[in-house]
Amino acid sequence: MSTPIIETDGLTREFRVRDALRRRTLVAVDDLSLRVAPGEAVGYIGANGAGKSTTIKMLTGILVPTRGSVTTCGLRPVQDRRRLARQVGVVFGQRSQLWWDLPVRESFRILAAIHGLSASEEASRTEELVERLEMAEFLATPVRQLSLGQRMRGEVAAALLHSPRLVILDEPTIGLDVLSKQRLREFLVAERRTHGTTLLLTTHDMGDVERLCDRVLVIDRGRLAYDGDLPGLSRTVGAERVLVVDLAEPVDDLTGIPSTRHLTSEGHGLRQRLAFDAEATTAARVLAAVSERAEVLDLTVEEPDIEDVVRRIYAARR
Ligand SMILES: Nc1ncnc2c1ncn2[C@@H]1O[C@H](COP(=O)(O)OP(=O)(O)OP(=O)(O)O)[C@@H](O)[C@H]1O
Repeated sequence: MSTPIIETDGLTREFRVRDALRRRTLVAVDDLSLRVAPGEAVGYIGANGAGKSTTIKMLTGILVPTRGSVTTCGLRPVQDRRRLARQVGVVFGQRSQLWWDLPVRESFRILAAIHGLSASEEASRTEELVERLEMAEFLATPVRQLSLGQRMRGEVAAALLHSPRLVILDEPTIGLDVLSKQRLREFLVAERRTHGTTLLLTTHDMGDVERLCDRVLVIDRGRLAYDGDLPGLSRTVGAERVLVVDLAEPVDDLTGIPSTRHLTSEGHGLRQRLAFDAEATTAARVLAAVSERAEVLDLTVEEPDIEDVVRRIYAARR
């Protein structure tokens, strides 16, 4: 792997909390060791309270680790926070970095000045972002009057104005409608393609992970529970894919096909669903076996529900 853009070793953060009458130590991030290479797009997922935000805060120098080490863009986040800010863009879905009473365009000007962009850099980057995020129609609108979808586009543009190498997004699509989500995802894909930007995002929306990430980290009670790609995540819990076939004539339940499990039949067997283990067979083989018993008019393959997969990973660790 080339020099990592994020590298943690035994990274740990504890909090002293008070429960009823007792004080105790809560380990929010527990001995986290990971590396992210430049250009990767990583989904960081886990239940509420699993430790995602705490990790991000340590990566960006907002929180001091209790133990372990962290380097982001080759820098020590706490000590080098200012230098790091030039290379990282952070989007917290719930918090704004835009100036509430100013038009969006003014926020961009101020941020460009803070980052020391030249006039031409500012102009070309703003133009690129305004076009790609379709912000022209609300550039002159004060931030407080924007819709959530518009504001999120503004937030993302603000965080990316200085062309950071690493973009960290905390729940970037939370609360957005389907179209706004899609636009934002398309933008992030394009940004990564054109500028080689590294993405790290926390999300509860598996659509974000499916469309944006080539690697998934699952965190459970502060510990890394999975590190790999999305299909691999499904395989770890033996998640099955499902072949749905529409048949020309009603037939009996298609049982007994190797490595499959008959799930449902509708319309007297005109539509049947068969779960199959993707490790043991392929959709094509299952289809061939079905075709020997009935004429297939149409088919679809249902992928495993990722949220269900994550729940099963959690359950297996309890
Ligand atoms: N400042 C703090 N003081 C005490 N406990 C904290 C503090 N910040 C976080 N925690 C606790 O640390 C744990 C991890 O919290 P964190 O915010 O990192 O989770 P998360 O995965 O980001 O959750 P969510 O998906 O809800 O944002 C939780 O139990 C939380 O209550």
